[in-house]
Amino acid sequence: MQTALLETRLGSLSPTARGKVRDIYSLNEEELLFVATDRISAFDHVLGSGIPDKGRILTQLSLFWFDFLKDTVRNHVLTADAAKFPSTLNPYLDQLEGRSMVVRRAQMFPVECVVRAYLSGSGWKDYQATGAVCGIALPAGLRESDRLPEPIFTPAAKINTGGHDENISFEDVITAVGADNARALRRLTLEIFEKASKHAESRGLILADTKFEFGTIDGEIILADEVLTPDSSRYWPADAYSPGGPQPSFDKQYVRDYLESIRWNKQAPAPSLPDEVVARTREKYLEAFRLITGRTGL
Ligand SMILES: C[C@H](c1ccccc1)n1cc(-c2ncnc(N)c2C#N)cn1
Repeated sequence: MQTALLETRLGSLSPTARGKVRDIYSLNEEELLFVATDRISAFDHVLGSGIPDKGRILTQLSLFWFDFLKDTVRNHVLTADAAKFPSTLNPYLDQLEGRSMVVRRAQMFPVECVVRAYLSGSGWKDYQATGAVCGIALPAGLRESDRLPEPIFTPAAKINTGGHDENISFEDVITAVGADNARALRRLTLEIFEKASKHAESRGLILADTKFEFGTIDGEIILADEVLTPDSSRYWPADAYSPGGPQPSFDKQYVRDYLESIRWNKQAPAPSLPDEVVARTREKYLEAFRLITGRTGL
């Protein structure tokens, strides 16, 4: 079993921001190092085992989507070619190759730009409670995982405690970033989603929802963070779609099934995963990469 990279050790460089599965390091005034680890989270917990190559696969997926969307929105990537990284990183290239990118430092908007074409997750919970999501009223009688009449912009506020982000209204976005930026973020989010979901559909995948992070560089709105990865999106196999309940996760179903099979108490430390679950999950990430990009190798 290959080894998974759970932490990067970059000498005196310490993360300026840490997510569950990705870390950011400040290189200088203008540049950040964005690293995708092999960590995997499920039920909002980072598990004891990593998935070998997960970070590389998801980084290559983000790079595919940044290129796919380059005529729609600029992005923050400067280079993902480790040979072009600052020489100070030379001692660590073995840890960074393929799973990291040097990005432009942007002024990030404090809004998670979520778009949903299907009713799932927190959107389903909010709909059950109020008949709406982020203040957008939906038709009565919808079932879990039903397709919505049209994709909807359902922003969330970032909760830094690492817990769930909180769904907010479009008016809240206006308050946070101003009306012009709010309208631009909504328009870009829906436009990008339309293109990406059509591509996913052509590859046999339903893109049920996804989350974008935007910022500004020199006053222009750019697409940042990871993009349309299985960590930031719900991808469902189209041929298994069956509304009326939760859909199998394209990438994490083996992990979820295992955690439920051991009746893991989510207050307890996150367990490690059996080699078989790790191997099968790695294969699912590779399958997502192959389906979405049409490429066979990383
Ligand atoms: C939420 C997200 C995050 C990612 C990875 C780990 C923890 C948090 N994040 C993105 C930035 C960020 N800041 C300035 N310029 C940028 N180009 C980016 C990006 N991407 C800061 N945080």
